[in-house]
Amino acid sequence: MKRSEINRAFHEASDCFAKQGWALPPRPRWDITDFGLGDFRRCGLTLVNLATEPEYCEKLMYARRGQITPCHAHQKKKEDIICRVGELSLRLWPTKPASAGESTETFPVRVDGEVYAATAGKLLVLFAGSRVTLPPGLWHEFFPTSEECIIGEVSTANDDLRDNFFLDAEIGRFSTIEEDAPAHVRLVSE
Ligand SMILES: O=C(CO)[C@@H](O)[C@H](O)CO
Repeated sequence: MKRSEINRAFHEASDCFAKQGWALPPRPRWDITDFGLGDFRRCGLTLVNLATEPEYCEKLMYARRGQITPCHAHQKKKEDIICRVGELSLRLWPTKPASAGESTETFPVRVDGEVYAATAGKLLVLFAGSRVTLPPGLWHEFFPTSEECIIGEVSTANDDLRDNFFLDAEIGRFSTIEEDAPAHVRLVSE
């Protein structure tokens, strides 16, 4: 991923957080990734790690319309994905899907604490304030269906190096950075 693109993503997310009144802590821990696919607008995510404790983690994330966090699962982490601002769409699968498509299989999932029968691969839309609870092993992808979206994550321990399993074997969690401009921000991976 180009440094100039990381700079742009950092400014866009910062502007949106400021506009929406989401204050960041001093020295925010930024994590901006194109998942190694080189097409950040289509497949990418901007994250700030707010709390990274051995027992729990909290993140604030930002994405724009059309920008997907691709299908993946965690072996250890249980997480709530929360739509903070905008509209967030997710697709969920109870087991590793052959491809990220829809099927007729239904399975229970908790939305705002209530059990709901989700259909594998079918769009689940979260409006601002709502959350979905994803136990370990539940495959998921998500993307804004509003122009931009602020997304929260509250979870058990987070280990981005060892606990992200992507459906697409080409995907890497952290991007290699092409230095085409001076850095406006340093990332957790640097
Ligand atoms: O778990 C999530 C989203 O489900 C993020 O915290 C990861 O960093 C994405 O790889």
